[in-house]
Amino acid sequence: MATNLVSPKKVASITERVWQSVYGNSSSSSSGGGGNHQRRCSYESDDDEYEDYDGVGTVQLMQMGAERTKNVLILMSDTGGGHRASAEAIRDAFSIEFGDEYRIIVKDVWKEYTGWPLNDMERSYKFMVKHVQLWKVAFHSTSPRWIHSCYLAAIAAYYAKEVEAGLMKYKPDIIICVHPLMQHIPLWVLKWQGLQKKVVFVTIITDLSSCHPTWFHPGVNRCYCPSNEVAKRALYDGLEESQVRVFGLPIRPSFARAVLSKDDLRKELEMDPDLPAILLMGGGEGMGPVKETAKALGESLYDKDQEKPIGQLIIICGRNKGLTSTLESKEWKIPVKVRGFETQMEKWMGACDCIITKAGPGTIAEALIRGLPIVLNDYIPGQEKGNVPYVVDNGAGVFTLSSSETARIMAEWFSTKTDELKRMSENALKLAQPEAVFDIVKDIHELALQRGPLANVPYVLTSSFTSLI
Ligand SMILES: CCCCCCCC/C=C\CCCCCCCC(=O)OC[C@H](CO[C@@H]1O[C@H](CO)[C@H](O)[C@H](O)[C@H]1O)OC(=O)CCCCCCC/C=C\CCCCCCCC
Ligand SMILES: O=c1ccn([C@@H]2O[C@H](COP(=O)(O)OP(=O)(O)O)[C@@H](O)[C@H]2O)c(=O)[nH]1
Repeated sequence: MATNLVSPKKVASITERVWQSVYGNSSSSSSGGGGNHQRRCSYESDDDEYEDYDGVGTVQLMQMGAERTKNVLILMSDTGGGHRASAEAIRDAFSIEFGDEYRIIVKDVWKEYTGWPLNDMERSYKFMVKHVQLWKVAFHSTSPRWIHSCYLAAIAAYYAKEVEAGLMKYKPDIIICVHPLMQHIPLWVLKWQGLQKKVVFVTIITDLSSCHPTWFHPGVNRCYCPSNEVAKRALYDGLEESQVRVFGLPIRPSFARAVLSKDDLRKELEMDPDLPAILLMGGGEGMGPVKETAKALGESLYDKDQEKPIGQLIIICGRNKGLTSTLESKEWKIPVKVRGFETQMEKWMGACDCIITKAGPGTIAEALIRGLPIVLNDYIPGQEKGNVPYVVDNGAGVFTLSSSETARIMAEWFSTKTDELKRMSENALKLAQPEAVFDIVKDIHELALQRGPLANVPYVLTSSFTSLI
């Protein structure tokens, strides 16, 4: 008797298990829901409708051999505003370049699936950067690889199952990570699941210069660096040249493709059409000396002799509600607009003549695209420190921690030093990389095309491999 032949009964039982993992236990499971998934538009917001994800498995099985919509999971966290801005930039660029070929999901998987401290990083980060010495110690003391690896391994041991569930829910073909602490655990999960050959995993670094070493993970398929300096550090930290690409920081396509003129924007935003305009902000959280700087500008932009303003001020406070209400309640001698979190930053930047901001990489890269000379009035120690020389040494702006100095510079730029303003604007445009986001998504698309046959095997089968074999 041929004992090595698989009996029909056994074949039936494997088929049955695949069938069950596709359709669940109920034989009456319909594939209609899957059809809906297939027709659904290409990207989902954070509050998406992925609760019925088994439907995607159904679609995948039906689509074997045919081109199917690929799932792209972007991992981010709202620690600052820059990670979300980059995630949204990538999402929009995928949609512009590839339409419905990709279904994009932007998620903080930590927040949804894990517990403390991973699910509370936003608050912890906010607390630490408010007590800036604390952040400085945490940033630098966790820089050595052996230290952060120990921390992350301990956290992985605790939360790996939860992260695995979070990832598997979205059945990603591609995972894009725009946060330094969201690579290690997902990469371990992919390894355990034997999914490294199926899922493309890339990291997009959102810091322009002095970034934390946790960004450089040798297990990624690609590491997109925003500058040559970051690329050098990546190579030094053990990544291969074939893994590293330098295209620039991904900025929302609305910045690159903006068509409205300054005059039209000022009309739309109800600004003074003639007075030079300053945009004052402090990242997504409204951090830094925004209040002090606004007060100083309120004085320096008012010509006491002629009793009229020489400039106007737009203050964007982001999610800092306290700052918004304090500044709203103040009396101003010059035209001032105080705004909370704005979703159309490209318009406000397009309507202004220069910007005052802390050294956030997202804001800097956006301002460069709009050709705005930059006054940097603060930086977060560690990851933002290197952004200061990046701007100043390239002649796109100046740095000062003093609010009165900032106010003096502004008054000069609008009166005796207009040539300096113009020169800095030209330098800013030279440094800008508006096409970076498109270059990155095209490269990811190429990577996905290069994947072997396993990439086209439906998730329901690959993730069942371990239990089937
Ligand atoms: C032996 C000495 C031990 C000292 C005590 C250390 C305690 C560890 C506590 C905290 C960990 C600190 C982590 C530092 C890593 C930072 C990596 C990094 O740069 O992350 C950046 C983001 C913020 O994003 C930046 O925002 C900028 C603007 O605001 C800008 O946009 C820029 O582009 C962005 O990169 O930082 C974070 O997200 C840090 C979140 C920290 C939350 C801390 C939660 C509590 C602790 C543990 C959970 C996390 C895992 C610890 C892993 C430690 C390994 C580094
Ligand atoms: O009201 C606001 C304030 C900020 N931002 C965006 O938030 C990001 C801030 O990122 P950055 O890296 O400058 O600083 P962070 O907020 O991460 O500290 C930039 O893309 C801003 O355009 C925004 O969309 N609306």
